[in-house]
Amino acid sequence: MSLLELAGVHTYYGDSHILEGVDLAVEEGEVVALAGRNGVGKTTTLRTILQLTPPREGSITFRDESLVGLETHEVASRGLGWIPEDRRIFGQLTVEENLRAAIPEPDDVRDGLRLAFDSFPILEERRGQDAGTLSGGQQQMLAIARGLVGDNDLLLVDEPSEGLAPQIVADVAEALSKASDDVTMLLVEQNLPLALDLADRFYILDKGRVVDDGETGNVTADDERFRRYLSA
Ligand SMILES: Nc1ncnc2c1ncn2[C@@H]1O[C@H](COP(=O)(O)OP(=O)(O)OP(=O)(O)O)[C@@H](O)[C@H]1O
Repeated sequence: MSLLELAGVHTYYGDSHILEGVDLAVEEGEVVALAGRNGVGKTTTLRTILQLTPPREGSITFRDESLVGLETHEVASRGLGWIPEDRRIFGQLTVEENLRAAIPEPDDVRDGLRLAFDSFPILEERRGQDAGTLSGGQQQMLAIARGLVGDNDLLLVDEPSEGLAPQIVADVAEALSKASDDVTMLLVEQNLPLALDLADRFYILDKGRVVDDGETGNVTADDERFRRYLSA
């Protein structure tokens, strides 16, 4: 049994048919990268799993139970966390308040903060600072830390390196790599070397379908398999 399984998933925005039969699976403990050009449906796949944009056809199971038709908060309560592209941290709250708000059980606050601060020492240094005043990279670390302390079994991570300077991307990659010791991840990432470095397996999405997949151990970013679907 896979932790997460999508089979024949079709998703629409109005009349626009975006996912045209997506099949993919994520096993417990893995990092799985979802690659593909702009606009092929990667974010839509994450939104569909979360039931933000429910599928019109197909099945989505998490621990063998269907997610289709649930409210998004019900999906979340089953242990799926989301780190969206725009990060959605609370800019007017402090770093610590952002973390506290992500920890579901009051009894777990102390351990949750410890985990976050051990993983990302910069967040401990900035714990009393308003999150909106952090740098882009620090905000991304806070978003990842929120996912980590949220008692999630699977994190859906959307474009974590987007808009960050190369040095900061390296820090965020390290943060994700650390986080992946504790949680399974489905990772949408345009930076293919980074995605391949972090992930155990990959899927390539093109025009709403999975067109290739494999293990990351025996491929590189300039592989013909990627150039075919990812170059402009
Ligand atoms: N809310 C929406 N309403 C209508 N169409 C949408 C909506 N959101 C996305 N789309 C369209 O759906 C398609 C897939 O978008 P999606 O964001 O899933 O792509 P993506 O692979 O994540 O690419 P990107 O890296 O650009 O985000 C695109 O053609 C996009 O224009």
